[in-house]
Amino acid sequence: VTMSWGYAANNGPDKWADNFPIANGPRQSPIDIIPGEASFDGGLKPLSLKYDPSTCLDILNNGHSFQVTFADDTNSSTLTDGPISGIYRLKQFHFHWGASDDKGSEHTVAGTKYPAELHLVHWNTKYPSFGEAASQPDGLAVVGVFLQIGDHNPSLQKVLDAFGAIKAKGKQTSFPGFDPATLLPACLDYWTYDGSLTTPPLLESVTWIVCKQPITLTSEQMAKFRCLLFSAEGEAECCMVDNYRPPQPLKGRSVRASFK
Ligand SMILES: Cc1cc(C)cc(S(N)(=O)=O)c1
Ligand SMILES: [Zn+2]
Repeated sequence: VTMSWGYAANNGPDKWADNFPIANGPRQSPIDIIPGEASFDGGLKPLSLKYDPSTCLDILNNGHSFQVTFADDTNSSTLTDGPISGIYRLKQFHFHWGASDDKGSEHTVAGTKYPAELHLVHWNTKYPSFGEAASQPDGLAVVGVFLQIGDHNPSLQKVLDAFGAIKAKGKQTSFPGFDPATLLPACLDYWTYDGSLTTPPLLESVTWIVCKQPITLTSEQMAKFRCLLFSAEGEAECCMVDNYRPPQPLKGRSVRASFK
């Protein structure tokens, strides 16, 4: 019985290179972002994120995280400008989080870990599909947003309220009409660098766009993430926590800032 990758000691990030040698590649993600070492680039445009809630389809527990999936057959929900050229379509968003509020994000900021990190995944429409784009160096653009403990987040609560239907791996339920723009911070200042998917297959196809400003949620809301399961129905229950990859070597890459 072949073991699939995960986040446990026997199949976690330190073991991924066994089956995915690109794990030790030149442009792996996430990274530790050191603001003092990022270079301001006045040529970077503001992000343009235009999302149509009617493209929101369903919410799924995929055994590694949960994701909200969007119809991506038209340019209804797109990312343009920022550090990218052309039009990228929103495919899905998902999160990474910890077993406690002191860890959980993938990117870190001068070593600071946030309790969770949101990833909004977009693919370059110069390619025919997400799958094609995912293998191209300019194929994907992922917007990362940090979560920090603070005020209640009514928009995120709509997502949390769907968890009862997707507790176990493989569970899916319809999730219509959700507007992902309501999960974005007020300020869209960002850092950007060339990186990879943060889970296998770790493809080096991602332009990372990490927002400086976190969004907030309460500790009780954060606790709800930890009720999801890595395990499928009928298997021994395994709480879905610590589904984050630690920062990877920068290997000479530069990190640019859209702000001073
Ligand atoms: C495997 C994988 C797929 C997708 C769409 C996105 C990621 S991530 N965590 O880099 O945003 C990973
Ligand atoms: Zn992710």
